[in-house]
Amino acid sequence: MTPAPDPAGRPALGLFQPASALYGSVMDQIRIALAQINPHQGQILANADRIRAARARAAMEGAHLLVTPEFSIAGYPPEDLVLKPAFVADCVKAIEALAAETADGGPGLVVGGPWRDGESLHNALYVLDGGRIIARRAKHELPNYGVFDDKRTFVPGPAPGPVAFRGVRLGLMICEDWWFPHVSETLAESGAEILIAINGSPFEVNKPYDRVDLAVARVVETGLPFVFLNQVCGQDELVFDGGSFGLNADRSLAFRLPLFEEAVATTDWTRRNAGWICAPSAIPPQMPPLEQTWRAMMLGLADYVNKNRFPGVVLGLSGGIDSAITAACAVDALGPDRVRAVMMPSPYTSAESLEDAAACAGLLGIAYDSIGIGPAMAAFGAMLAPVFEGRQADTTEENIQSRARGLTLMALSNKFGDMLLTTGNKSEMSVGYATLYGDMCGGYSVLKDLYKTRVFALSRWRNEVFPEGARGPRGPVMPLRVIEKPPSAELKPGQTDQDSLPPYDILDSILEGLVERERDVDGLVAEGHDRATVVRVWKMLDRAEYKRRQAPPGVKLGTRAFGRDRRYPLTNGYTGLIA
Ligand SMILES: Nc1ncnc2c1ncn2[C@@H]1O[C@H](COP(=O)(O)OP(=O)(O)OC[C@H]2O[C@@H]([n+]3cccc(C(=O)O)c3)[C@H](O)[C@@H]2O)[C@@H](O)[C@H]1O
Ligand SMILES: Nc1ncnc2c1ncn2[C@@H]1O[C@H](COP(=O)(O)OP(=O)(O)OP(=O)(O)O)[C@@H](O)[C@H]1O
Ligand SMILES: NC(=O)CC[C@H](N)C(=O)O
Repeated sequence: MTPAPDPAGRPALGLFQPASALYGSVMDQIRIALAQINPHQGQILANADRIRAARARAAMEGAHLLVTPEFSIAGYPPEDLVLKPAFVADCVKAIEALAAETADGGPGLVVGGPWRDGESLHNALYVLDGGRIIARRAKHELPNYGVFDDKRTFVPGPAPGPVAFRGVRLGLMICEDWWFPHVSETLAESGAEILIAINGSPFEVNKPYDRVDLAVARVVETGLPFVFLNQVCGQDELVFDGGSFGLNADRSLAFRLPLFEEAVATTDWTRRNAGWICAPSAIPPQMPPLEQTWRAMMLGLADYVNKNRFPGVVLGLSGGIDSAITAACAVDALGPDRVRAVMMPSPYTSAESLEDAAACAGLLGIAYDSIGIGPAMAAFGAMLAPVFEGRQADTTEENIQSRARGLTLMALSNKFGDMLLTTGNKSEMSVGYATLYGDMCGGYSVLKDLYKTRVFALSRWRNEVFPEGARGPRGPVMPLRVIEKPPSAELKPGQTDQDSLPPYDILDSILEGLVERERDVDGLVAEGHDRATVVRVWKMLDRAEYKRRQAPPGVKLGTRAFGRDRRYPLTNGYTGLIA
């Protein structure tokens, strides 16, 4: 069969011909396609179809091999799904079907999935070629920290040896395997010629570029070129950013795939005396941290809403910055037609808030309703008056306002099917500055891992920058006043956040020390913080664990997100004050 024309204008490398017919027993050129795809967790057949489509494209481009990410048949992390034998069997069946299809003489395949070997269940990769499974390799290093629980469900495999694929010895690894030197070194010592790591590596700000630095270390240690392939998707609280790349043995970056977008790319490799060299391609510029953050929030929300089949989202739009930036992110992720905002004024809502909320909705082009909560406040006041007789008004009455709003929004969600977005940011969720079953109502949060000082910075940024792939307005998304006015919950007259909390720059700096860096009181005092403020914030942080445990999931953006990343006891007597 004649090789298909190459859209990129490169010479055809002999599609559908056995490598030996072209190159004798050893190939001196190989075209490797990389599928940076978005699997849908658990949709095994649909994921197999995604892999099929990528392979068809790779075949068109004359590739010999198509590589797909870690656990690509199901999506990573599969969590306890793999404890169900039927799930494992279905994954293996789908991989066997893909293997049979490689009898067509087209590209071979590397697919990630489970492998039951006797009593042991592995997180594995399968190499498929010529109509069969030609090799399997089990993940050797199982991550068991932060958001990772691989050891809970998988058994580690032995350090892998290279796989001979059409005469090329590939050093195939699975994610955590390449984060330490020894697996790459073992592969190099046993004759691997190109290192290829398939990944489910979740996003943190700047991690796309930190990975390249780490990969350089593997290249220096082994003297081999290195390929990193990642999935690109939102999976509950995690976002996988893609950002696949290749390094030549001289440490130069040969190619880099886009961040936060699917891509199938072909890479051309030539064997020289000194080893394999990948033909370089144009490298996209580095994405600034605020844009990385925004794109991660967009992808996390879009995949959560779309994969869970919601028609759209609804949220309370107060005229404050948290709901404004949440609405803007939802519009960028889903488009204005799928976002619905509701202003729910009380007697304490200012004229500015009414104006600002309406202005935000106008800038974003979203449906906007106003539903006053005065009648609900009056009704609850009357209902509770007999039992509350003789008691002063306090946060109880404030929380009723918040809960009246939560109840109203949940009614809209129930009636129209849209998922409720909750708007709490990381500073508020750290110190419990939110109402259970009130403003904490909701199915998902885009600000959950974003400190308030970052909320301000991101809002200014989005007012000036139109991010790639956004479905929202090219211009500003909120009036400047929303960013500049003092934050207020408006649950009583004249209230501002700073009545109850330290200024946000101080609060965030202390929280960053306590949460992201696990510093203690003395450590933060040594860094220049006021002791009494640190102790107060520590207490608020500890006390609010029960609220966070009941909070909706949200996008992990930084090094230590509340949820599966940071797990503290609810019942906790440790105060950090033991001298
Ligand atoms: N350890 C524990 N384990 C399980 N549950 C625990 C608990 N400790 C208290 N609780 C429960 O939690 C209740 C207290 O929590 P909760 O009812 O939320 O009420 P609470 O935390 O007392 O008040 C809400 C706070 O959020 C602030 N805020 C800020 C910004 C916006 C909004 C808003 O709503 O829009 C609110 C508001 O100003 C107020 O300070 C207790 O009455 C008790 O039922
Ligand atoms: N008047 C209101 N109308 C609609 N929703 C409201 C109203 N007041 C509060 N909410 C909802 O409750 C959430 C919590 O209020 P909160 O005051 O913490 O946030 P914000 O008003 O968006 O921002 P800021 O913290 O800057 O005031 C809001 O984001 C919004 O979703
Ligand atoms: N899936 C994995 O093994 C991921 C672990 C790896 N250290 C990462 O964060 O990318």
